[in-house]
Amino acid sequence: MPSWLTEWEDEDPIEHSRMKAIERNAEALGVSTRQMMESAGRALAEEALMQSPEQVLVLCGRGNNGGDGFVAARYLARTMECSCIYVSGDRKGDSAANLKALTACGIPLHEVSCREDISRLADLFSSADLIIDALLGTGAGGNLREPIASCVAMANESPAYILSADLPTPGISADAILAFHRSKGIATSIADIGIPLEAECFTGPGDLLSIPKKPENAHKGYGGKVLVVGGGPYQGAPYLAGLAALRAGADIVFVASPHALDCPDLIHIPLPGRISGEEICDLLIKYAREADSVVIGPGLGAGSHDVVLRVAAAARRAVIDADALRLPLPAGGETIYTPHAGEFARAFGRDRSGNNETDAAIVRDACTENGIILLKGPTDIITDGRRIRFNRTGVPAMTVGGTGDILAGVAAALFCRMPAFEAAAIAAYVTGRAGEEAALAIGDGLIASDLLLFIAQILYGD
Ligand SMILES: NC(=O)C1=CN([C@@H]2O[C@H](COP(=O)(O)OP(=O)(O)OC[C@H]3O[C@@H](n4cnc5c(N)ncnc54)[C@H](O)[C@@H]3O)[C@@H](O)[C@H]2O)[C@@H](O)CC1
Ligand SMILES: [K+]
Repeated sequence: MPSWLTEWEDEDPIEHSRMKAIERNAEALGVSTRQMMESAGRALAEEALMQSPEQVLVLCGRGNNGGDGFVAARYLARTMECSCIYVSGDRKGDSAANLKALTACGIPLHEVSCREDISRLADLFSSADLIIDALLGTGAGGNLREPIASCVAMANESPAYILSADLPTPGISADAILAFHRSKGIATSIADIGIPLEAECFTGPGDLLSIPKKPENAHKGYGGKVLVVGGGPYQGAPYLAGLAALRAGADIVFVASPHALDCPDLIHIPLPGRISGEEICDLLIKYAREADSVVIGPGLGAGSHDVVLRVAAAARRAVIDADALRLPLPAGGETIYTPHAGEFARAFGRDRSGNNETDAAIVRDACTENGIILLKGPTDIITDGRRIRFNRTGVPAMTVGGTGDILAGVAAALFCRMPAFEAAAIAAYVTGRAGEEAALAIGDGLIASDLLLFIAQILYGD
């Protein structure tokens, strides 16, 4: 396996939400949940066999953790006395399929729906010498409901060795915990369930799962207020960034630019021909303080850097793009820098080598304390100085002018509601995917504004 993939893995233990994202990314790479479940269940059976049990009881919940338990029971039943207690109710496809497969294997299966059902099965708990806890995994939440609460109590009273699948069901006294893929906080061992490292090193559709959903009672402004400062030599650039921010979920977008373009969705703050001078600076600082995030740079041209520095410093969250990427490096409270190779060399004094492994180290080392770098290229590199994510979405047709402005706008909108690293990684993924979809629909003649509708669809279409 290439070293640049292993070196940049997230740290253990892994958050449950990140694990779900990785599983979704693995699915998109062609490794189905069914395959992962089979590997997890088999690993669980092998771990159980290491205790040389004679009588195994497998406890299965309604989620995928229960599915892992059904698979383990299928393997164990071949060589020993094995029974299974499972919580009644609807189950997802893969878990349901594994329950069906187990039914056909003819091992004793006990469906339970209440505390009394569990009490009637007390003998199974007292006679087992090994219990597999596949009741709840990463989907556990809130107080334990019946019959799971009674299952946990009975398991704890039993003399059996308790092996928990992935992580212990809350309240259970596990003797061993076999985590799948990565530790979820506590694990005595970890099983490889075939998730490719690419599922975590590269962005994927799973990364979108962490975007906060708009609540039913969302008030105006929930999506965030974005200020874009730019224009001048390239008049359309800040408007593309502004429209992209709206399509990516921002509620209100101001564009401070010398040129008024006909764009009814955006609020234009008129500026005189050059973005310089005390008065302009004071005006922009006032808007920057009120915004949830500020994009500075699209279409700006050189010669405004004194204003850029002061406006960025007034922003809680800043996205520094294009002509704002020069020394001294502007910084907001938190900052996302979005350079391409040339801008990266200008603003960070380092050249991109063209090799992902080397570049990852170069970009990571260039990170400032509160800064995220999103280095754009055939493979984008996103880093906070510790974590690294690669993005390989996108098509050659995206070399057309304006796609970088769109990326900056998407990042700014997500940044209103998400941490910088995640916002930058998702922005790179979504903009590339939008380019892929636009190229499918239009071909090589696509223009940057063609990406806008696809951005909304990819982010919020389902
Ligand atoms: N691609 C995947 O998603 C994979 C998941 N795997 C396994 O699936 C697990 C996650 O699966 P799920 O997301 O289905 O979640 P779980 O299997 O942890 O459980 C979710 C179910 O438990 C119920 N539940 C949650 N909290 C409860 C409580 N306090 N009292 C009673 N019932 C409660 C929910 O209503 C839901 O039906 C992982 O821990 C891992 O073991 C593995 O099979 C590998 C692949
Ligand atoms: K478990």
